[in-house]
Amino acid sequence: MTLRQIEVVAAVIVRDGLVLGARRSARQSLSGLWEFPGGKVEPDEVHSNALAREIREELACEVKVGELVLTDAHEYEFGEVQLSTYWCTLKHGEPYALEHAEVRWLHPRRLQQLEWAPADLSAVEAIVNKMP
Ligand SMILES: Nc1nc2c([nH]c(=O)n2[C@H]2C[C@H](O)[C@@H](COP(=O)(O)OP(=O)(O)OP(=O)(O)O)O2)c(=O)[nH]1
Repeated sequence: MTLRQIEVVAAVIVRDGLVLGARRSARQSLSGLWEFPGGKVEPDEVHSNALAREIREELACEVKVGELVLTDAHEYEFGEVQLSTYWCTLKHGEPYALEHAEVRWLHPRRLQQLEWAPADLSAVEAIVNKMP
């Protein structure tokens, strides 16, 4: 059986050398795991618009979407998530966890101490290697 393909975009928001991580809540799948905020791309939606929309919905703030960090795929039992992560900066507002259990500014050196959603591991490694 072919797995359902789920196209997801996520924001690596950087401010003052720190990266914003978000912990999934008990109401969400993969609950308790850390991720980069974002969500599913709607049909005919371009990644940058999908990501700005998701961040508005989840964190009540506005981001500027920059370059792609990377795209990776991971097979969960509910489908294959194709996760594209983008470097982002804040334009307006302060991130507030409307849907997540918690959001936290993290030093890149500390990222790998947390338990990330499996699809995020290659992005986390790339970020650790690219940030001072
Ligand atoms: N937003 C986001 N989702 C991620 C990441 N890594 C990862 O495996 N995912 C998965 C979790 C979800 O299955 C899917 C994103 O969908 P979503 O953010 O709309 O999830 P959701 O909680 O609203 O929906 P659901 O999966 O609980 O039905 O991708 C990540 O870094 N950011």
